[in-house]
This record gives sequence, C-alpha cells and structure tokens, in this order.
Amino acid sequence: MSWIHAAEGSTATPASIGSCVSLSSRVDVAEVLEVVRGFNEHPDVHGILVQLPLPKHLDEQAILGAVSVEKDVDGFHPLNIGRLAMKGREPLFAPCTPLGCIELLDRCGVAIKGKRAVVVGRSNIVGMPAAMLLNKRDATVTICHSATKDMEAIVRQADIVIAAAGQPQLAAGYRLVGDMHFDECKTVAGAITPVPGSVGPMTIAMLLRNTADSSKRFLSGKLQAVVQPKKRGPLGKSLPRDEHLGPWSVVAGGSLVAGVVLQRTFGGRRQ
Ligand SMILES: Nc1nc(=O)c2c([nH]1)NC[C@@H]1CN(c3ccc(C(=O)N[C@@H](CCC(=O)O)C(=O)O)cc3)C=[N+]21
Repeated sequence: MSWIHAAEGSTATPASIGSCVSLSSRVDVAEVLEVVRGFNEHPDVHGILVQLPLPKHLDEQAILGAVSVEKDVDGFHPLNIGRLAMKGREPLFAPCTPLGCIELLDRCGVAIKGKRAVVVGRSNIVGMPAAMLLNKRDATVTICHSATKDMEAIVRQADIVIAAAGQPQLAAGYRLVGDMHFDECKTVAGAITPVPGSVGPMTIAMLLRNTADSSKRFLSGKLQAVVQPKKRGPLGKSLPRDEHLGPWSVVAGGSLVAGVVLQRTFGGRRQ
C-alpha cells in the first residue's frame, strides 16, 4: 500500500474526501495537464496533489505550475513556495512533510524562535521548504547539502536538526542526523523522531489539514476566484501566453469536501 492510499484510508469517509487518479507512466505531458485542468475547474474539488517523482519524460515544472494555486494542497506551486520564502507573505499552503516536522516540534513543546536549526538536504519537497518554514518561525537556519564542508561541526551546533538528505549515506558517520543512526542519535539528542511512525504519518495528517483548510476557504466564500479573461485584453495581446499567471481559472464554490490525488503507476491504465 503506498502512502497515498494510507492517506485516503485515514479519512473517516474516504469516498467523499478524495479520489485517486492513476495514469500510465507513458502518458505525455498534455494528457497530465488535461487531467489537472479538469480538477482545477471542478467546483467540488478543493485539493490537488500530483504524486512525485514523475516519470523522467514529464515536465515537473510545467505540471506543478499548472495546479491551481488555490488547490495546491502540497504547497509545491511556485507562487506558494515563493510566498513561503518571502517576508511578510503567506502561502495558501505549505508543503506537508515540513509542516509535519514543525507540528511535531510544537506539540512536543520544542521552542523554535531564536534556535539554531540545521536542515540537511535542500530538496524542493522537504529540505528547502523546511528551511523556509523554520525561518518564518524565527529560527536561525543553516542548510547543509552534498557540497557542505565539515557538516558534523555544523550539525553539532544545532538545537534542531531536520535530516532530509534523501540519501542516507550523506548523513552516515555523523551524530544527530539521519534516522539511520537512531540509536547513536538518541544518546545525544533531547528528543528524536522514529521511523516509521512520526514524520510520515504527520505528512498525511498535514495533507488532510491543508485539504480541510482549502475546503473551508472555498466554502466560506473567502477565496476570490481567479478568473482568466476569455478574450485577451490589450496587455494580454502584447504578452506571450505563458506569461499569464496560472493557465487555468479557479471556479469557486461547490459543496463537497474533496481532495484529489494524481498518481502514476507503471503500466497502469487511466481509471
Ligand atoms: N506530491 C507528493 N507529496 C508527498 O508528500 C509525497 C510524494 N509526492 N511522493 C512520495 C512521498 C513519500 N511520502 C510519504 C508520506 C507518508 C509516509 C508514511 O506515513 N510512512 C509511514 C510508514 C512507513 C513504512 O511503511 O514503514 C511512517 O513513516 O511511519 C511515507 C511516505 C509522501 N510523499
């Protein structure tokens, strides 16, 4: 069972909260964009997640950028990431795994403000947004990666470490980092999360929270529908089409609480 099926199963009424669309790994980008567009425009859909990684031939940037900002429950749309990075701006959604890490810190009573936080890894889905979230919470953040020199010394100074290297060996040999060295880490850490049973399930919980928040926003009417003009105005005519923000409009309203998951399967058929 993949994690996304766990996410589906963790809802009280799975049928009403989410549906999973599996596409063949051989689909072309146009077909994926068409499916995304359908969900963008569907008034009963309030959350869309494109499961990563995508097959290599698909343009991840184009596909993630095509998800409606207002339904981007993964927080991967460049506008949401951009707002996460900027002072005085708030994204509509932040990525779920970093949110789960912050939630764990909060619920365990670990203060973040003013603390030295080290994030190991700078992936778009965990490391980078985790660093941005910690920064928003007023931690002093250092990002370590494959070219970092003397990572051990940096990690030793940290009050909070988020290990998201992707490659376990990057953290090998260091104390405090990496779920791989749980037994070693727990002797020096004040608190540490185990695998399985912590960040993973919290990722799913945050996905559901983002989706619920999105629904509330849609159903309360707080969201301003971003309507794309059907005809291109004077400015539109002078710009290439790609310069328009968000290729598809969002239709606000609807009554169902719904999230949608796009998933790739190898050799699978569109359902
Ligand atoms: N657009 C997108 N967003 C994601 O958030 C995303 C994704 N794509 N692609 C795949 C990764 C992976 N991921 C997991 C989430 C929860 C568990 C989880 O709950 N794991 C359990 C069980 C682990 C086990 O099976 O032993 C645990 O950690 O306790 C795992 C993996 C989300 N991802």
